[in-house]
Amino acid sequence: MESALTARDRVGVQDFVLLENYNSEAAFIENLRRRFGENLIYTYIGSVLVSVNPYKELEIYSKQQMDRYRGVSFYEISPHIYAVSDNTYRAMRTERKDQCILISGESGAGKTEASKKILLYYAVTCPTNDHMAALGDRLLQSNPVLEAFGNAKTLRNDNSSRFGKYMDVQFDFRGAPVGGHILNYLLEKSRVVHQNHGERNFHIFYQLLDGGDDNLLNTLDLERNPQNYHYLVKGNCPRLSSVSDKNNWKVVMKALPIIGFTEEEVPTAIIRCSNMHKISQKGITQNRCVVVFQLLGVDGSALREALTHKKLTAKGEEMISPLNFEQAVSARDALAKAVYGRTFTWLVEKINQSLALKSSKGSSVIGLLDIYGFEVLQHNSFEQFCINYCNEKLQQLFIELTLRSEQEEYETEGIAWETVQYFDNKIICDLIEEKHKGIISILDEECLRPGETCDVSFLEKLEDTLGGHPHFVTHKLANGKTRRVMSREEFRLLHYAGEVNYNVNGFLDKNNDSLNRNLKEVMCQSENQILRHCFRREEVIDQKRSEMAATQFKNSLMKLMEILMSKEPSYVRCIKPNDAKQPGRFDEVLVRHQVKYLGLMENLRVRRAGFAYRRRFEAFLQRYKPLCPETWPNWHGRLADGVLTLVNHLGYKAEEYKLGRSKIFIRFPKTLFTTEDALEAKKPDIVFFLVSVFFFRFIKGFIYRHEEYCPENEYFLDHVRYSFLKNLRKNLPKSVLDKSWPTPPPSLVEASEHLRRLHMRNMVIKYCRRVQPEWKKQMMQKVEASEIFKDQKDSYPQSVGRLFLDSRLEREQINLKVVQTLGNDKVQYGVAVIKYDRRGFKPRPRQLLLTNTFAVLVDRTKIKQRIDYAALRGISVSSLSDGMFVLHMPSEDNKQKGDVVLQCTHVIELVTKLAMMANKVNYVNISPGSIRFAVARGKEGIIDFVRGSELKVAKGKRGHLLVVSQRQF
Ligand SMILES: Nc1ncnc2c1ncn2[C@@H]1O[C@H](COP(=O)(O)OP(=O)(O)OP(=O)(O)O)[C@@H](O)[C@H]1O
Repeated sequence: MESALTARDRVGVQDFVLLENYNSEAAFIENLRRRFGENLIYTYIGSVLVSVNPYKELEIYSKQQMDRYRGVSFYEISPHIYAVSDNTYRAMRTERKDQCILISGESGAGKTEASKKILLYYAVTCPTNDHMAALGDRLLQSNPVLEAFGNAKTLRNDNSSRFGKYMDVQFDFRGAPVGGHILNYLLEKSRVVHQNHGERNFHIFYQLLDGGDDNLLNTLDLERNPQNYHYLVKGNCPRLSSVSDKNNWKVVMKALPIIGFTEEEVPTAIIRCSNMHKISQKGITQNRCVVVFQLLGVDGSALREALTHKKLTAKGEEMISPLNFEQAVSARDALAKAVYGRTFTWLVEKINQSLALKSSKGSSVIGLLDIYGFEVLQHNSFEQFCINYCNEKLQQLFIELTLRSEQEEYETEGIAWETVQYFDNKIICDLIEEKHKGIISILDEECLRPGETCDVSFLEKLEDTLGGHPHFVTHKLANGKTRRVMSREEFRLLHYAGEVNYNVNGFLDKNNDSLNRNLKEVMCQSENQILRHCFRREEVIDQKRSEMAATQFKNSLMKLMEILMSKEPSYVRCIKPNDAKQPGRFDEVLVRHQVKYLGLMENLRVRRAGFAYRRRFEAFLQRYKPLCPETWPNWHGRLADGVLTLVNHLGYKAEEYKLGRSKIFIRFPKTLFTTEDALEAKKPDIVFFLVSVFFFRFIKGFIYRHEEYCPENEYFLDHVRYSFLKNLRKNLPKSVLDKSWPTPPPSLVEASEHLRRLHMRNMVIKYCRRVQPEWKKQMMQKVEASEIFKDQKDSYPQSVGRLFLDSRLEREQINLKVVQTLGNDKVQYGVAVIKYDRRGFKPRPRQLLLTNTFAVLVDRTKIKQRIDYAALRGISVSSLSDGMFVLHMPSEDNKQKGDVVLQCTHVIELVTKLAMMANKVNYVNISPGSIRFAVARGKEGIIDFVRGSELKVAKGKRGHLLVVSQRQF
């Protein structure tokens, strides 16, 4: 950040705390505008990140950018969403404390994009292994699925999230993401049956019609044209130029299996959507409703009955009364909303199962809250009331936590706390949520009260109970001026962020959010598993009324506040620069609105209540030491003394700063800017000084380069070391077989060798971890083969590159029939047994059967000889390239027919395996000229080995067996 202090006139300040006039909204907006004009969309208020939607792709999210922000202190580099991501991650790792990032802003301000960027940052930069890579994939893939089912085109945003989302990402002790969990809030279900002009239903409906293939649509009895389904065209806007439903359908279909949906669930999920079309199609009396019944898995006549009749219980007796047309339509809509809403919750549960962490031992968490910002529309209803209540709660949390962290910092630094004046919005939260007296309680009461109730009676109740509250006004209670701008059906709340009028029309219905009991009964008998999961029997049996929508929301917010309070928060405040979704346009009126509703001026005031700027002593001294002869070029005393000397020299007045235990606190930005300007003016001198010092020291160091490390060469050697390490970092070998290594300078030979070994060991460890058991066995055998045969037997080099595989033996053995695997470790090898008798030597096809503890020679299914490994005296082979080998049998055993002489094409492989099984690796004898072996009954035979042009086994001189071995090149 310091580097940009100098460019502040052009690009504004990177941190609003450095605004001289921090109470001025105009100065605040001018700073945002100036930065936006330079494509600098991020600015801090202390540790809060303010982000302005650029509505165009900026080149600031690449992998290189991620690397720039990794491990770098928050203030050293320009503000960025990656800086917040990284800072949060490092705080979680070093302080071992759970973190959360709260992203807020109005619709279209860029909250979802910001949360995606944070997730991507973690997926790319955190350590992973294969399992974790899969998890990272699932975290990212859950997005398009949730967006398809939970997002829609609105007037303000073509891809607007119509639900609030809190996502926990869990990390293991190494800092790798290992699990996730999503909580969803207040899905805008009413969109399923109604959309305002220019808006659409949830994306998934259009994606299905546009992207689903003909077969699928036929099976679901759907037509491709959305115009045929009146739920989809209420907003008169089924197609979007900015969005390809077809492509997005493909993306969703690809993502569903990744996040753990089985083949059967995918179509079922789709069917859920088509229900809506079907129910909507041409009312509820058509024959084609049969399809709906099939899709819902319910009995057709029961559903028809439930959609057109109402079941009432009066004085313990059940009565059925028919519904009129409007009531039936409203029952149909309620069913559509309930099916969609509950299936959405099921979908989130399903995603959670796929992201679930197997064991939470040692895990830390970063939570991401992507939730609707303060909403003020032309007509504000129940939804805006809930959303704005949520923002009041978040503001309360923000003030509490920001003040707490400020106070903690002052305490740690030993600086007296100065009381901060701020607006405490508890009074508004109480107005909404207080038991019995709050708006939500009154609304619930009005919904449950016997007798005639309606939205207007609710408004009257509010007036009776809350009249006179400083933050509550209605038409009746207002003074003349306010009365003129309020309708009789509205109440006004004076929120922390401004005034909002809410129209009470629909409040009771929306809070009731009820489905006729007989519809619930039909649904919980559905044959469809997912719907049975969504509509529980207990709901019908249990006479107790479930909580009303606003109370449910209030309770879920309470839980959310608890979750957030237990974590260390960071904030991202998103701003929308214009309503036309256009790049480069900065509409000041619109931005001012949001600055107000986001409470940014209040943020700034709290942050600036004490000191505008604080820095650790070493950072401050390092930057400004050239400005004081006593601290330049180096200060050798205590850091605090150095800073004091420096600020005294600069003439800071006592009220301008305070020294804490490790930081200097500067009260006014002006003080800092004057210091910064002085540094700027001094730069030419500093550069000249540094260049001459550098040059002098470099030359001197070069002359002394062969000496021990000493003051004369320390700079030069450090430079050489740094250059070598930098070069090494770029050229490190990437695989265990890569033996390259940059040549070190003479002073680093030893260190370089240590590093090389360490690096190799690391690569080997990683390599070994990845090795599959089969491959490991293979390598162990190869290592043994090398121990026994390397430089001892001519044919060894040829065997090195060949795998020791039974199947290969089978294929390549020419004159011998092989191989039958008899279980895990029993293998038959075909061998030629060289029989020694009076008429000479004759090869005969036999088989050698290896088991765990013994080998047997089998000749035409008869066991000819059993060779116990324990008793085996040793194995002999020649040093040439023939395939002959001798198994030496115990001499004292009279039953034995002498040693066994065998020949095999793959002698190295066979002898290695045999020696390993028999645990006789050290008993393999390699003879250069001849091998003696015992023949039955005390006689001895000799095999002579010679090199020749053709492989031959023949009778030699003096009754010896002569083996002519081919030369190997
Ligand atoms: N950092 C960014 N870079 C480029 N474009 C962006 C960025 N942030 C947002 N946008 C654009 O703005 C659009 C709206 O952003 P986004 O969907 O994140 O808003 P939101 O605040 O989540 O809105 P809602 O509350 O309606 O869901 C995006 O679809 C994208 O086109």
